[in-house]
Amino acid sequence: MAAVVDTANPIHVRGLRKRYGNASVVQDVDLEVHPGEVFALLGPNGAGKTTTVEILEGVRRRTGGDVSVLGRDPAEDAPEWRARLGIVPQTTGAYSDLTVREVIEHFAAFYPAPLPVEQAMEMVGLRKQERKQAHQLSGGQLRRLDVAVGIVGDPDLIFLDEPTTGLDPAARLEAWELVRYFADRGKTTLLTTHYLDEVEALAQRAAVIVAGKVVEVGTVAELGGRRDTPAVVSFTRVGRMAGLTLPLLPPDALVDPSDDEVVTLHTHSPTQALAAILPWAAEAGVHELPDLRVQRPTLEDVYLKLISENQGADS
Ligand SMILES: Nc1ncnc2c1ncn2[C@@H]1O[C@H](COP(=O)(O)OP(=O)(O)OP(=O)(O)O)[C@@H](O)[C@H]1O
Repeated sequence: MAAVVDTANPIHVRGLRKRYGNASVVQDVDLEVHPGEVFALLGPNGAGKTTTVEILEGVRRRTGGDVSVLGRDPAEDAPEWRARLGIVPQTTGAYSDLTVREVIEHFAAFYPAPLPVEQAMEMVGLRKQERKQAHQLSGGQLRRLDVAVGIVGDPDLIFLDEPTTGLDPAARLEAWELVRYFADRGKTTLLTTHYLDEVEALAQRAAVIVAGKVVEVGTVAELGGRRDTPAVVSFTRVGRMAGLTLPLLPPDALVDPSDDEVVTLHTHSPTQALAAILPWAAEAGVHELPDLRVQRPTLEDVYLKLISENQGADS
């Protein structure tokens, strides 16, 4: 396999393949992660996300394809290259009897220019627990310690594999702040997660992997044709609206004919549609449209659609 050096992008992957015995778990994956972006890797359990991430981190060997991470082939595993990576793996570390402070100090010593230990503890919200031994921490606190260990080297590229699993809602928000802290300082993050709100809040672009293949890649706002999907406007007809023909609607509006009581229409111009409907309803004496909703497809909607369309596509 030829090494490809892509100095423009921190992560550059072409035709990545990984087999375990007869099973192809990563098949011809191409990925491009741009400098300074938070890039999310999405996909169902067993899709091949962790395998891909571990190949990029240099902890797992690939079967084929070209990979460049911070301008190096991860398979070379050069120490100065590794020192620029921050890794928060999916499984929580085993830190024996060391205290929180000692664990972080221990890992900080591996890096040429680590963050101050106090800052790392502060960033993950473990300042109060600094004298506690790792085995005395709760599951969520242990996860925060993993994150501290991952970022204490002040990395240029951060791999976060399901970093907020097991965290309470407040701790999740703190973890998001930490991702933003590094993003604001021009660092690049590859985030693997099953939480789509996390993707929406943090990532600029995302790739969806199903059965070892990338089935979609794009900006979070446009993923799965999200931006091109019409909005759905719906409300309940009451009073004198019941017998009236609907007003003139935007030309692309499609009205669902199956329900007389609830009006449902699909359009790219929901504001224009409402601008026509509101005076029409007012004329019928209705000044507040009952059950009015304007819905656009959520990231979860398009994600689930992509998964169901592509499941079983691993021929
Ligand atoms: N060491 C291994 N030997 C054999 N098969 C493996 C090994 N590691 C992973 N696999 C298989 O490779 C496939 C991809 O696993 P991987 O952990 O990369 O998926 P994932 O997308 O990260 O899933 P999850 O969301 O559950 O973490 C799975 O079918 C898994 O069982």
